[in-house]
Amino acid sequence: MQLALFGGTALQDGKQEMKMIGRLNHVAIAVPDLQAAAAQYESTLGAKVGPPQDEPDHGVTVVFIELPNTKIELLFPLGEGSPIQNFLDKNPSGGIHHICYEVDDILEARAQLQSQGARVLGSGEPKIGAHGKPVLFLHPKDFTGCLIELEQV
Ligand SMILES: CC[C@H](C(=O)O)C(=O)SCCNC(=O)CCNC(=O)[C@H](O)C(C)(C)COP(=O)(O)OP(=O)(O)OC[C@H]1O[C@@H](n2cnc3c(N)ncnc32)[C@H](O)[C@@H]1OP(=O)(O)O
Ligand SMILES: [Co+2]
Repeated sequence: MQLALFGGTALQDGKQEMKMIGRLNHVAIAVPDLQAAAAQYESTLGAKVGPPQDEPDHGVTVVFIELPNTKIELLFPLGEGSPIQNFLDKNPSGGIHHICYEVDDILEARAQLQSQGARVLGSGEPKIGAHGKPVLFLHPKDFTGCLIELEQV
C-alpha cells in the first residue's frame, strides 16, 4: 500500500494532493542509559543537550539535543508498559526509534491518512507531546518500517 505523505504530487486526474508533511522536527533514538547518551552527545559530539523531561502520558523520559537544522530526541522508558520497552528489549544497545515530521493541521492530516488506510496508533486521538503540541503516531508497517510521528506546529 503506497500512501501519499507529502503534497505536490499530481494525481492521474491532475488534481493536486493536499500538502501534508513539512519540516523534520526531530529524529528519536531509544537509549538504554539516558544519562550516558546525553553525556556522549554533549562531550563526545559537542552538542547542546537539554535537561531530562518526564512525559508520563507517553511512558518516556526525553532529552532534546538542539542541532542547527533539527533536533535529536533521546528516549528512555518511564514507568510500566512504556511503548518503547519492547523496542529496547529487541535493541539492547538502543537505536533510531522514530522520525517526527511537522504538519499544519494534525486532524486534517489524520483524516487524509485514514482515508488512505493508514493506521494511527493508540486511541487515534492526538496527545500533547514534549513540545506542548498535538502529536500522532503512524504504524511503522504502513511506512516502509519507519515509525512516523506527526507534530502540529
Ligand atoms: C513525549 C512525546 C514524544 C514527542 O516527540 O513528543 C515522543 O516521541 S513519545 C515516543 C514514544 N511513544 C511511541 O512510540 C508511541 C507510538 N509507538 C507505539 O505505539 C509502539 O511503539 C508500536 C505500536 C509502534 C510498537 O509497539 P511494540 O514494539 O510493543 O509492538 P510490537 O513489538 O508488536 O511491534 C510491532 C511491529 O512493529 C515493529 N516496530 C516496533 N517499534 C518500531 C519502531 N520504532 N520502528 C520500526 N518498527 C517498529 C516491531 O519490530 C514489530 O515488527 P515485526 O516485524 O512484527 O517484528
Ligand atoms: Co518524538
